[in-house]
Amino acid sequence: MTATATEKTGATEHHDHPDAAQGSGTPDGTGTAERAGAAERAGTTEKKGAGERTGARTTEAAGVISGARERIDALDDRIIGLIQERMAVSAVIQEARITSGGRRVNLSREMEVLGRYREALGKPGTALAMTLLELCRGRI
Ligand SMILES: O=C(O)C(=O)C[C@]1(C(=O)O)C=C[C@@H](O)C=C1
Repeated sequence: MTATATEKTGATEHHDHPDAAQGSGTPDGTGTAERAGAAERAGTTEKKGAGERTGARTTEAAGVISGARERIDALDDRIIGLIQERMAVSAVIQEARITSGGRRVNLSREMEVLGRYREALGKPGTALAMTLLELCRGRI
């Protein structure tokens, strides 16, 4: 027998209710989360279907989402690596300044950094830069 899109993804294309479309309802009335919880408690595992993992309602959409998520994971790995590199470079600057008798923090430079992120990314860019500065300050 050929598997249907629904069987392959766990998605149900002809239901409007999101939970039904993601395979959480079964004929015996047991929801996916409920069964997963029971499996967890029993120490057994229950694999989620592609539809449930991605929120997709079709096999095609599930494939697009899975592929794009792999790219996002790869990008996040690179971003995390760059942040760690930034922290190390920032530590070099702070160490040089403190060793020379100066202060760890340089507020005018922080304003420049905030401005660059705001210019590129708008208001959330400022919040992102503040988090980066928090990560980078005081790590020597
Ligand atoms: O550029 C500096 O002077 C730094 O010390 C680096 C840095 C940063 O991580 O961008 C960190 C702390 C300072 O308060 C300002 C900026």
